[in-house]
Amino acid sequence: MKSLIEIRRDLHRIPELGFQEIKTQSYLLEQIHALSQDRLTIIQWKTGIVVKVTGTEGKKTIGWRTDIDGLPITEATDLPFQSEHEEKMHACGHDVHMTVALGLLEKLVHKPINDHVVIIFQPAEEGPGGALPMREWMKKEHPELVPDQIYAFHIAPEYPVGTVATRPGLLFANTSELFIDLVGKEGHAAYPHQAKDMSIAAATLLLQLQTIVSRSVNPMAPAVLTIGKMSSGTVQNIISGQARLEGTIRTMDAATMTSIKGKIESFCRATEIAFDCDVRIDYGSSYYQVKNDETLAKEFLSFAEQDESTTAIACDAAMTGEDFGYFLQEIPGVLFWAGVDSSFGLHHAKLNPDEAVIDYLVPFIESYFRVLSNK
Ligand SMILES: CC(=O)N[C@@H](CCC[C@H](N)C(=O)O)C(=O)O
Repeated sequence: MKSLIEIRRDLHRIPELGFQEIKTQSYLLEQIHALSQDRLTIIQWKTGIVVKVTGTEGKKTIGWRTDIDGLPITEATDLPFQSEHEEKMHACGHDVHMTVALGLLEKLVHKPINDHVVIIFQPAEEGPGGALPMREWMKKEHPELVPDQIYAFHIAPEYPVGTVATRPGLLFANTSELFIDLVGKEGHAAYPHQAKDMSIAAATLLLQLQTIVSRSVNPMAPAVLTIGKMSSGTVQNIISGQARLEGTIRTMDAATMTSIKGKIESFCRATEIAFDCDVRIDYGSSYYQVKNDETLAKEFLSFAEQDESTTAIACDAAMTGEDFGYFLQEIPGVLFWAGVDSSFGLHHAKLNPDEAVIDYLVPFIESYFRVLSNK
């Protein structure tokens, strides 16, 4: 296998969107096949991979999951190993996540632990969501691969390398994507009365949507409604006949999500009446909340507190989404943040995680897995 830094940079060059991770999958397989195969079982699922390392005793199976997809962002880091794929970037750290998973695998192949370990390379975390179908496939086709406990990490730009942060219970939000298409009637810019202007309808609807969290949701129930993209029209002197709003809804409980969706639907119906147009809503994919197992998260934090090279933080929950929540829905486990000290945040075109996190985290997780497998 190549060095972990080389691997991270190679992966960084080839970001691919959800369920299109063809090059990523073959690169990962190449690295996995370069290791001694004695204890390995390797199974592919769509663009993902599951690798089992047979333990020396195998009383239980511990899972480690990494996501493998990139985002539709044009990279602006100017790094020598910048993305070679136009309008695609590993801007959420999945290149680092995959490298840490390979590093852990390498360690376990060299020196297996008592328990079996299953490493899951999961596609499509950013959308449309690979965790739920992958979990269901494992249950149906390979129940022997379903772990008894499962762990994963996410890079955290705001913390220095050597910091891990998590909390028992709810860590990340329930999410739902939101796509709204408005269809009116295109027309000449000089004849507004003969057209149905969807730029004005979409702009009005956008502002109305922004009142939902502030005016309709109980202030004690955290919620976010973000419209990240708005598009409309063709040229400056044609009235737009079509517009589209694209966004995401985040809540800490399912009831608030349902009530926000109800309010969005009311505003869309009102837009149809007011602007004499059709408004279609598509909720895209939705992710179940990330809820850490109370006991395992406390044990993880207490291990981290005792580790000399680690600063452990019991952090607050965040409005981030993660389809790892679907694994945690059925398998007890923990998702934690690991600091990468970047002045640019997740999903930013200049995100530049400190690669030192790789050499810190691989032995940290390896020692934690050794502790878990001695229990
Ligand atoms: C860790 C992270 O940034 N996750 C993404 C998950 C995307 C969920 C889905 N595509 C949506 O936008 O609702 C996030 O944006 O939190």
